[in-house]
Amino acid sequence: EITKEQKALTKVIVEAYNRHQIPQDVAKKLLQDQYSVEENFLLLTEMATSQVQVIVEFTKSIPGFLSLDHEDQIALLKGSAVEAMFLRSAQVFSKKMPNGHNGILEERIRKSGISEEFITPMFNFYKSIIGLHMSLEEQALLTAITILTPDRPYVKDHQAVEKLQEPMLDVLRKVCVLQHPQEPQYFARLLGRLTELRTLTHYHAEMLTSWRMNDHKFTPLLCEIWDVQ
Ligand SMILES: CC(C)c1onc(-c2c(Cl)cccc2Cl)c1COc1ccc(-c2ccc3c(C(=O)O)c[nH]c3c2)cc1
Repeated sequence: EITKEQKALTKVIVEAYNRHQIPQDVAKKLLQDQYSVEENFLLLTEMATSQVQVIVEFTKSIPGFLSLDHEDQIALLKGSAVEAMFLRSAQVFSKKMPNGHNGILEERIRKSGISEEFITPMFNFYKSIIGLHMSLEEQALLTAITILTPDRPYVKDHQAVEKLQEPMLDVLRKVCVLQHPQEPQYFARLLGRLTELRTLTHYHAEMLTSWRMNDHKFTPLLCEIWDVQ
């Protein structure tokens, strides 16, 4: 049974998840009609930069996050940004893009200078996430849980992060039982996606290296969060 506190926590997380979105004028840029590799890379860089800002604002709304050690706050954001962006961009694939422009984001990602060896696992992940048909509560809670992962590199006070992550895991488990009563393993499957996300973070580091080898430039915010340049 979901307690009053757990209902309140879910409400705070879902409202923060809904409030912080990529501005429509940035998202609409996906629809413009240049499709060169260069153009796609620039567009995706702009989307990622905007998405990082959204993730930072969402994270600051997670109850207790701002009371963590400041260096740990940075370590959590740096360690989880790519995973949070995979989760968020996956939702874009699952919902219809405006005026039937489906698959635009996919097309630009496939043609942005990412080698096939990374494209395959990336889109396998997207397919597996879309296939879960996650509710908004599950998406928001799973994103918060990913950000509050205690064993990110350079996190000093693991316990303080665990204390924030555990209540999220408890309420996510109950939400999954309520919203997918016919799938008792649904919660376990969601957590399994977090394991797959870890491998994508590893691939992503190699994607960054290969982009840099071809002299691709990132924005200052991305350089800071991904320790490049
Ligand atoms: C620096 C660039 C080239 C990069 O490096 N790695 C990745 C990258 C890739 Cl290629 C895949 C996964 C994760 C990352 Cl970081 C990227 C591009 O990252 C993103 C991040 C996020 C969106 C994204 C989010 C939301 C929405 C949205 C809505 O909410 O309505 C509407 N349009 C959206 C677009 C797109 C691209």
